[in-house]
Amino acid sequence: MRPARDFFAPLAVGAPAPLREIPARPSRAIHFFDPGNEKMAAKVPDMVGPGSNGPDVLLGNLEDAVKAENKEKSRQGLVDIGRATDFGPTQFWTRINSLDSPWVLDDLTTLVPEIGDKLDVIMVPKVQGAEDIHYVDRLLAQLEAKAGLTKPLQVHAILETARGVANIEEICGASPRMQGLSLGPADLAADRRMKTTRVGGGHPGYLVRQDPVRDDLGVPQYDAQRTTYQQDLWHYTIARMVDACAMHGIYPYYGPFGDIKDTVACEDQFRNAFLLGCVGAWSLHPVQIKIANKVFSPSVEDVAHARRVIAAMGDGTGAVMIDGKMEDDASVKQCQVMVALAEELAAIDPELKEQYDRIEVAGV
Ligand SMILES: CC(=O)SCCNC(=O)CCNC(=O)[C@H](O)C(C)(C)COP(=O)(O)OP(=O)(O)OC[C@H]1O[C@@H](n2cnc3c(N)ncnc32)[C@H](O)[C@@H]1OP(=O)(O)O
Ligand SMILES: CC(=O)C(=O)O
Ligand SMILES: [Mg+2]
Repeated sequence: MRPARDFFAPLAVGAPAPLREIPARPSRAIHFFDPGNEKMAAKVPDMVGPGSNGPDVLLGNLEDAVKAENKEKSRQGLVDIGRATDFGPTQFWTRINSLDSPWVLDDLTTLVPEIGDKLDVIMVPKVQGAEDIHYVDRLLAQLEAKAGLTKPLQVHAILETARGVANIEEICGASPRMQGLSLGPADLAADRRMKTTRVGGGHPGYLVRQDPVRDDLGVPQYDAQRTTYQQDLWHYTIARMVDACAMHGIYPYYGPFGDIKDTVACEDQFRNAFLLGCVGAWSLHPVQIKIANKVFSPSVEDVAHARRVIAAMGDGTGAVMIDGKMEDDASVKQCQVMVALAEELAAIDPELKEQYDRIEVAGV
């Protein structure tokens, strides 16, 4: 067992000191692209920079969705993009191949020396337990030391096996590099033997049905029309992710929503995740970037309300009535969460800043 005092010690001589706290950087959309796909790669330079049109995170994907015969091309494409691009405020992440694959070692031993100074976060798929994070942690430290990096790479785990879900707390606490978790609904569904073939999102068969109406004699009318309510297949897993991440000071994300054309349901699914505590979601196609940017930014109305409550609550203790509702020490903390996020986003998104600033001017 690693004693507490060693938790923040570098795992290789000359490796950068681990972060004491994971910075809260905006990451509403983690945009996936295949660096070996020329058409996608060509779009990357235009997606970089401040503003609400691009993603907060650009992620060069090397794992699933990249054909086996293209793994090396994609890895080299990522190196080329990393070297050639000034990412400004946009974060640059990669998803490496899974730890049981023949490609992952080359992924890490290539990427860290070549573009380790540009990468912010390494996403590790199919993480099963703390042992997977420990392996990556030590290897990264060795590679960082060898490459002379001064900033530690962060690690993000995808939750996509039943074992990973069962070990969620130990995964989050396995290393000071742990930045966050994403839901991996496709692999997780397969691993759990769930009977859905969708990549994320709801399912019309997963529902509850209104009780049958009864006739005058109290006999249930099973065949009469009854309303059904579709439920969220992923609620349990997302809720577990949010608690585990909050407990460890790291960040939970909704993963992919595979029905690219159904932008309405995508927005709903992302919003559920936002309301439950997630900070962002993946975008698989450019059309989903805008959805994530919208959903994971607090609304102007919510920010206006939160600022009013904070102003009315003074030192943050006691109880006040605002618009017929009770506000107190606890609700002011909810409002502080909202305002802190708005400020973080305003710092990198001029369009949002303008909208949030307008509230002050109007004195709302
Ligand atoms: C379960 C998981 O692991 S999810 C994560 C792994 N999956 C992925 O990363 C998938 C990433 N996305 C994709 O591969 C693609 O978006 C697909 C296959 C879903 C759809 O691609 P297409 O059929 O080309 O979509 P479409 O025709 O609408 O694309 C329009 C344009 O956007 C480009 N584009 C599509 N997706 C992306 C993307 N993720 N990033 C940048 N550009 C993209 C296309 O190349 C195309 O460019 P063009 O106008 O120059 O021809
Ligand atoms: C996100 C991912 O990798 C999955 O759903 O399997
Ligand atoms: Mg997967």
